Amino acid sequence: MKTPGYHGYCWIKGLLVFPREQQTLPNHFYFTDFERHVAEIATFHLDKLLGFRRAMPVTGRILNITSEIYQLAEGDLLKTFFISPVGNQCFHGRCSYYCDTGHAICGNPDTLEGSFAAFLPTKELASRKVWRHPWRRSYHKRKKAQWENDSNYCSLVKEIAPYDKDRRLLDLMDMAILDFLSGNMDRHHYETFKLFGNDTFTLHLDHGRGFGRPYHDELSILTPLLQCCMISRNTLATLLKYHNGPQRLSTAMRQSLAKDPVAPVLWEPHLTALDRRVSLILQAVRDCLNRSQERVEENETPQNKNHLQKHHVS
Ligand SMILES: Nc1ncnc2c1ncn2[C@@H]1O[C@H](COP(=O)(O)OP(=O)(O)OP(=O)(O)O)[C@@H](O)[C@H]1O
Ligand SMILES: [Mn+2]
Repeated sequence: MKTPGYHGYCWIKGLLVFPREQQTLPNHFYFTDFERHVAEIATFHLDKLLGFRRAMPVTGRILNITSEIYQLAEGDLLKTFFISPVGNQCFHGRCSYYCDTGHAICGNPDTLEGSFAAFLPTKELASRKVWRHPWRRSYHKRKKAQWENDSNYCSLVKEIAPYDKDRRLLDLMDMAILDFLSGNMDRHHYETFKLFGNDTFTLHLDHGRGFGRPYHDELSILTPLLQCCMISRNTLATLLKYHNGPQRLSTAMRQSLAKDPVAPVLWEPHLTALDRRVSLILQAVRDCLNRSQERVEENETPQNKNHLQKHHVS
């Protein structure tokens, strides 16, 4: 579902179409999954709690379709408005999936919950560069991407600019962690500001497809970390903090989301999933350390043996 682009001073991304308990439909692919406005809100909070602060602030609120969209809409968008048989105000916008009368967004009779992101600075002020994500999925129902068949894929990525130096690859590890925690499989591109050269951080945009399957942990989202065995020191410290307590990530999220106007933003099983997924990420880091330790031990000679220190992730 796509929503009308710019409106007033915020970016409308996602309107309530489904209840909080709606899960990704089993026969849907990641690229046909519906967008959930609560996922945009929750991922902003998650990004903040993980210390990244690379997502635009997003809030939920009740929207009036008549006064806040219809009366301001123009052209193609305006033509998609209609009144449903029971008298509700509906529209469907223009997009490639689900933008038809059968998938319209309807108010009750014309109010609806939505998510609203703060505007990014305009392109004139701060232009952005769009990058293809190296671990992009195939977006095809039968094809696989190269990274899915090649366990050595990370060593290829590491050779290519901008992943060959500085923090960019580490930023992608952070993005994989954010996406794994939220269950977002839809990370096809990412953006950076052009202003600061290759050192700029990666923006975390487009999270409408997260928080779809609370009872399933999609480990393939963690592939960048699993294949590169890299994680930033800060991110690891943050994950350990939530793992060891006293405050778990689910508690921090519950507290943070309680401040949103449409709280409770997430269905409780999604919060439980966060703690379980933190443990899974730490387990992946532990496996990486054990593997590198084994490699060191295979190569070690009696002389350098005493200098080796075993790393521990508690
Ligand atoms: N808060 C924002 N302010 C201004 N522009 C934004 C904002 N968030 C996203 N955009 C821009 O709008 C584009 C579309 O947004 P987004 O990716 O969230 O929507 P989408 O419908 O899921 O798009 P796609 O089909 O590319 O996945 C983004 O590429 C981004 O450049
Ligand atoms: Mn998208």
